Amino acid sequence: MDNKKYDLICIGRAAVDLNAAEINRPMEETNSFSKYVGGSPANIAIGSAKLGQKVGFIGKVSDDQHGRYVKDYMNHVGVDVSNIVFDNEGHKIGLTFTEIKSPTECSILMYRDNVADLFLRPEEIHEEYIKSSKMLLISGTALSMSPSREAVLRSLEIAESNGVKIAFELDYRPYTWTNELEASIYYKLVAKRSDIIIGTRDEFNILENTENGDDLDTVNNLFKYKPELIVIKHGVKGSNAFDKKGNKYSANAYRVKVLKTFGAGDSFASAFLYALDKGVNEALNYGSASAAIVVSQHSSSDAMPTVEKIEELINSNK
Ligand SMILES: Nc1ncnc2c1ncn2[C@@H]1O[C@H](COP(=O)(O)OP(=O)(O)OP(=O)(O)O)[C@@H](O)[C@H]1O
Ligand SMILES: O=C(O)C[C@@H](O)[C@H](O)C(=O)CO
Repeated sequence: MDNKKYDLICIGRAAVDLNAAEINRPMEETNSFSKYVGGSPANIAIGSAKLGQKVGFIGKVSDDQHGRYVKDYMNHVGVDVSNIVFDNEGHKIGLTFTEIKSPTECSILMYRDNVADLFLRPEEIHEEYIKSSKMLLISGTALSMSPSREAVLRSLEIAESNGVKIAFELDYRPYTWTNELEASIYYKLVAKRSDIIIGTRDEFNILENTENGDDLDTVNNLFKYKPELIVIKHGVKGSNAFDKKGNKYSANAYRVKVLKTFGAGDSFASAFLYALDKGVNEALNYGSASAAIVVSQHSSSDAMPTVEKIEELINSNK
């Protein structure tokens, strides 16, 4: 296990974020936007690379200036991009415009019709690549449409049969799904076969196809299957983790000067997975600190912190 080439390989979308450069203003009145790499699993891969993890990415980007920008940036920060393929059918990369109306009122506006990432094909998944990682991180959005759905299911099967741990980041983006029931069906299918599941309370409600789920009921249902560890995030209220042995772990969010609210979940996931070797409490704490750093900055990817920055925040709050 220890001599694997990669600590983590993420599969799903790599896209472009256009974050309002004029903050505290509605998008209707915003004229300038700053470009960053985006897409939840790409952000997680970038965050992991910044933490010194050996990380790779499987995905499909447009064969144009945006696709090359994304691949070059990820390569530059140390993500292995050998399994990022260019779309040869003319599909464009996803764009996410973000609105920063106030530190508490932020929203995202996605342009994701026929996006390249959802055209990743099963035959573009390579067994040798997945085998070379300790863990595969699956983004839920990649299950929303075929052929990406089948590509992810194939990667799941390869990971399972080669003893690669599976982390499932629910990453629910309503825009990409036909309806909530369909999302629930595929979420359950992958969740039952994953080792670790990470999501917000709302995302677990989608998985369970319910409006008002309860954390304990959720984890007890899922622990009947493969999962060993489940993280349920509650925004500024903090996060809870549950293990199969019946332990519950909790962490509060760090108080920081918030610039915007998005990007928290992706930075949380990178740092949580990075610190898991130190124990679940430490992992929640690293995740929370990393998220706090990212919400205090402008981007979701470029703002991913180093281990030193995370530990500085943790130590200054002791
Ligand atoms: N405003 C905030 N200030 C400090 N920490 C925060 C804030 N919002 C979220 N966090 C931290 O980030 C973690 C994950 O946040 P959240 O539950 O909002 O995830 P998410 O919805 O996946 O994030 P995103 O908005 O990126 O999609 C929280 O458990 C918390 O520790
Ligand atoms: O996940 C996306 O596709 C958009 C993100 O890159 C964006 O920065 C965000 O919403 C992060 O939570």
